[in-house]
Amino acid sequence: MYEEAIRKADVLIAALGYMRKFHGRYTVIKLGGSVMESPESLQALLVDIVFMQTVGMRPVVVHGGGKAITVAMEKAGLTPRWVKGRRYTDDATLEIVARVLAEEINADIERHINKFGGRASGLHHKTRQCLFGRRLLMPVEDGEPTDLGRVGEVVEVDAPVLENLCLAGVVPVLPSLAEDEDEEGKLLNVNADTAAAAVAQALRADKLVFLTDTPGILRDRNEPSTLIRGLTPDDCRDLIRDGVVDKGMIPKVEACLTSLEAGVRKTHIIDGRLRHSLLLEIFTESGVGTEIAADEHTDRASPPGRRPVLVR
Ligand SMILES: Nc1ncnc2c1ncn2[C@@H]1O[C@H](COP(=O)(O)OP(=O)(O)O)[C@@H](O)[C@H]1O
Ligand SMILES: CC(=O)N[C@@H](CCC(=O)OP(=O)(O)O)C(=O)O
Repeated sequence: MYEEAIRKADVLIAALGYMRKFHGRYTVIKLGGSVMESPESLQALLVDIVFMQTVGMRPVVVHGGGKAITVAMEKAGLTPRWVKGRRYTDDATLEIVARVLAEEINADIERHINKFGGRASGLHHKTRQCLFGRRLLMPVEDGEPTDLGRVGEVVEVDAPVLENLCLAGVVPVLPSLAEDEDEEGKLLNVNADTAAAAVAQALRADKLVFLTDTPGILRDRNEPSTLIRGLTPDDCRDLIRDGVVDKGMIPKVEACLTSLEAGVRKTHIIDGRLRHSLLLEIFTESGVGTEIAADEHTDRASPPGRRPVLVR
């Protein structure tokens, strides 16, 4: 007669080992614009994040919002232009990017985490800026340097602010915007996958998890049953070279590789549309998406203050 209750207790006990293992450890979670398309998926994910924080893990959220930025630009009569997977960002575009990411999406995530019983703190130029960057210099093409406008890469992260918030039981939530180290007060638009990798590196996170709109890395992009569950960095390089990993998946996989090189233990690409995918990936052995794991781990000692990150 207690079967249902016993089954629930069994589930909790099965998760106990993982809870112990990850207690006090950092997990950086990247939320992509594709996941945010569905408010139900986003909210279920935020409940998972509140759960992680409640059991003593240290989740840190980094988010993009590419689709919402495109819609806002079109509404303002601007035509988005992409250069090598990055949005060409002039001053008018940057204004929209900053508003959509910091004032709309970030505020929404913060509000929902608080609503679900957690505590979150949105960290950006209007509150507390923690990402610092420089303009992204793309390789010269046909003798002409590729101009991306105000697009940047993160070179430093104010890690102690993030660590102190986590210690106090607060979930830091960061949009993919960096303050330009060369022009005070000016912002740079950063690809959210690379921003998440920079945060994971600076925190020497245990895990970096990308939540997106596909089950993981698929051998055939149109066939979910071809999900690849585990990959090494070398496998990933082969998949990029062979064109199996393409388009929006390239910056994610590259972010995984850079993070693993910098000492992050494991990286995951999972389906944010699947209810509780985050908990299933972390608290079960088989997981639900693709895990990319380092062959070996680097020294994890952390110097104080703002931390430079490995930029390639
Ligand atoms: N091998 C692959 N497996 C799965 N998805 C892939 C693969 N190669 C490219 N993709 C594409 O990458 C997309 C995810 O990247 P993106 O659209 O940038 O997501 P996000 O908004 O979450 O950052 C998938 O929807 C898919 O179209
Ligand atoms: C430079 C650059 O391209 N920045 C991205 C930032 C947002 C992002 O990366 O959002 P997703 O995670 O939803 O793709 C952009 O403007 O769309």
